[in-house]
Amino acid sequence: MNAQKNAERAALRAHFRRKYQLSEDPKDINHLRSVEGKVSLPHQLSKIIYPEAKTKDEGFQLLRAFQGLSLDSVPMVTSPLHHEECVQSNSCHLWLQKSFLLGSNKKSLCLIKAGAVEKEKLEEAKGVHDAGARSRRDIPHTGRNGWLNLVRFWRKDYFSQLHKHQERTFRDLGPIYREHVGSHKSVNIMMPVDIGELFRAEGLHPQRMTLQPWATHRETRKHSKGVFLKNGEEWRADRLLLNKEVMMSAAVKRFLPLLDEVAKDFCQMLQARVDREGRGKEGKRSLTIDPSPDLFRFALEASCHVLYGERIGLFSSTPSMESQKFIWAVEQMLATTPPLLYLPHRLLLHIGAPLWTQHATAWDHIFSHAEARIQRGYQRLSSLPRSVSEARAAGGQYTGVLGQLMEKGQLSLDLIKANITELMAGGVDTTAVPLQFALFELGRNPQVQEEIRQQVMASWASAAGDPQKALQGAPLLKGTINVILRLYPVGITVQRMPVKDIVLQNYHIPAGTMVQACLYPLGRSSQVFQNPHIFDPRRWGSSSRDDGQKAEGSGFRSLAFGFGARQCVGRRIAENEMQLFLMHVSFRKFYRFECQYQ
Ligand code: HEM
Repeated sequence: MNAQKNAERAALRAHFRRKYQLSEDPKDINHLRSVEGKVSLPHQLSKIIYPEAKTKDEGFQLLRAFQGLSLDSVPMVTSPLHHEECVQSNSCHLWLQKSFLLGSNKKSLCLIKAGAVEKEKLEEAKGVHDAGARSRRDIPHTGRNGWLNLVRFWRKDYFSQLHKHQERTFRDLGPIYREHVGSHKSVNIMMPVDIGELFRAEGLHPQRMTLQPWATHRETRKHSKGVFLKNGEEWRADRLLLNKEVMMSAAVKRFLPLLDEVAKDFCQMLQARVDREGRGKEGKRSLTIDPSPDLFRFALEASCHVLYGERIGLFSSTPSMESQKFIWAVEQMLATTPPLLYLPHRLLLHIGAPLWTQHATAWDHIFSHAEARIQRGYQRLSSLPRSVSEARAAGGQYTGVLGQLMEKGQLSLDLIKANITELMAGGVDTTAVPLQFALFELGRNPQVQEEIRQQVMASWASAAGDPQKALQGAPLLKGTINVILRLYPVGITVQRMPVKDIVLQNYHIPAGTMVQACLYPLGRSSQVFQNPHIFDPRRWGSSSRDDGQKAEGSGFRSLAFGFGARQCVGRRIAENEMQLFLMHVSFRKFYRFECQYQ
């Protein structure tokens, strides 16, 4: 019994270690080994790991949470299947759990060595799993001929309205459809329960659609790739190191004060501008502005402060031309990406087509800007006497993500450059645009705006200047960001290639199929959310965390940052940056937003 209890706890710890990408603990592995990898979890515990295991008959799929956990010196994978008897197969063990097939609620964990399951056993068990599923070919589609579809996309300008096109298509064809545009094929889904299924089949090295034009740019210019473009073990190695610098709570503690400083300064800059240019009496001035350029400058200033540990002075009256060019280049690079995804971009490169040239030139700007900053950071850090840099590290003085990566020396300089450049490129419009939507929604929902302001002011007063405490005491800020990203997702799809066959909406999806979870139709679906179009951050508050959720698969509705091990690596930077912005600019001071256009 003791061994079983220890194994239960070890199983839970191992699950969370894997989830948060921490290294395995040999003690837990020993506990699991002592019960030969078989753990029966009480229902309450199993629900923690797999919240969607609702009924006994659906079967508890703890196994899926354990991909990649090694119980031996040999790499192991876990079987997604439930078995009952022990079957000898290539000197490994497979437990078949008849009770599952008979509908018992006993749950079992079964770990097997990688590659050890005989194919036919998998096929046999898959038959149980997939019984009655229809073929992928039967999925409703938008036209079989990819090139004709491409022409239709051009003519109807779907590239700039992809989210609307997806929403319409789901309305017409139902919750799953196939699309073939140019050389690009995908199965598109939008229901949380299906996205959950996809997530559970993403494997240890989740793979999404490779943005080929970006990859080609790196290859032609002989630049290394960062996590965004890498796959497999190479991706995972970089990603684990980056997680420590930008995702872990210790890292958040380090960079939060930097974001706070930038948000405060932005607030002061705006204040000065209202005083200078605003209309009305002293103390009650009002100013009408297009916030977009200011928000882009805020986002770049904040990113650079976190990445390089230094300010780049974008709030001064004469911001550098180089930084303005960088913002322009990111916009240009993003605007030219969608059409290039569907066109034979290598051919366009070959003939020097303007679309490709614009795309590549935009990337070149991004690279040269990042390169200059990295060089400066490198020189600054390497010119410090060793004693000073050690004292800084020991005293917790933060030198930005670049400094941290350099000091640790686990990534080569080349890979540091590649990853920092990606973080730079990914960190500007992704936060600037949702902030603009947030101001827009707050402007046209004055009551909500007032309620948030009251909460922020109360929280600020009791936080004694600690930005982290102030954010914790004002959950409506987080709610605002969540609702904004649900209604206006930055990336409109999250894609994965499942590593094993799955069944979605009763269609059989073979491993390796490109499946896209479409976030815009998901976030606005009345099947998933009650009153989805209403901007109400209170629904994310502590009293009701459900945001009007209706559909099954509740964990897979809030997906603006993706999911699992491959979710957005800049997530913690983005969330904190946006919340601090709203806290300082909109609420701590006395700004009230009104919307000039509806
Ligand atoms: C509101 C802001 C943001 C949103 C909504 C967002 C969204 C996303 C999404 C959906 C993905 C794909 C995740 C997946 O496949 O599961 C992603 C990946 C990524 N994002 Fe973000 N992002 C944001 C901000 C940022 C920021 C500020 C940075 C950099 C500081 C950043 C850097 C990256 C990188 C490098 C990846 C690739 C990660 C990997 O493949 O391992 N993002 N982001």
